[in-house]
Amino acid sequence: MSHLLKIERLKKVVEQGGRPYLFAGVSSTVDERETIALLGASGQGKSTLLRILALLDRQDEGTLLLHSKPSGQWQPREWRMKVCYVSQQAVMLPGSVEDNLRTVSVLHRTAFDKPLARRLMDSLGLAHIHWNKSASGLSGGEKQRLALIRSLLLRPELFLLDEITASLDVHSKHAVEEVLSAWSRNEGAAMIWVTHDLEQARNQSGRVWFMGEGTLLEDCETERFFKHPSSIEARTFLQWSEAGEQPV
Ligand SMILES: Nc1ncnc2c1ncn2[C@@H]1O[C@H](COP(=O)(O)OP(=O)(O)OP(=O)(O)O)[C@@H](O)[C@H]1O
Repeated sequence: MSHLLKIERLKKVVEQGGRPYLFAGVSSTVDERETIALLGASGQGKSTLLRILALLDRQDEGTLLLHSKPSGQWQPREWRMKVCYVSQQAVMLPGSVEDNLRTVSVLHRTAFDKPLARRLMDSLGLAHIHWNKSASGLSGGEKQRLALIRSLLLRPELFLLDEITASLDVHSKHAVEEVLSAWSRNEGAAMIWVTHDLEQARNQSGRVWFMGEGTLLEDCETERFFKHPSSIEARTFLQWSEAGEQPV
């Protein structure tokens, strides 16, 4: 079977904790509709890996294949229409809320799906916001949710979600989780969640990628990871995280 995304022996060279590289030998696959939680202690390179998958950063070794076609044979713009990186720091484009919502259709010359935009604004608790309001005047949490809606309107096949709920209140966080779960079920989109929220990882993913010791140490079903992590590093990570601390 051909995978949505195939990752082969990725290496990123950044000196880290006495190692001459940030990570190496990272290989895996992502299939349609798969939900993956990318976990690991701070500084293991989770965000860097996501950015490489979005072609926003470059690996030093290894290959990426989207629908069996190597990344070098894709126009980066076409790739990013299918593989969309959503960062914790939402960036608003100049103009109004509506200008931001319409960005995707303007860029890709597609019809603006206004009913869907309205539904998503509603589901994510933004129904009260006037569309002619300047986007720069929104609160941080509102910008975060608006940026997510912009990405959803693009209808990518794979979402790379980089701690997207870290700065949201509990209510908004749950709204985001519900919208994304439904989206994955209904649209078949795959998602990779980088999160330090283990409850979120457990609820949102079917599979865990655990990064430690400069590589992908574990790649297994979510329940198995939480019940029977196979590496000492993952066991330590879970113990520290349950105690509310971050292993370094
Ligand atoms: N292109 C680069 N040049 C220099 N340093 C880099 C580069 N890419 C990543 N790093 C460094 O690699 C380290 C890992 O960063 P990254 O943000 O990917 O880790 P992370 O696992 O996502 O951490 P956190 O959980 O704290 O967000 C950081 O120290 C970062 O500064």
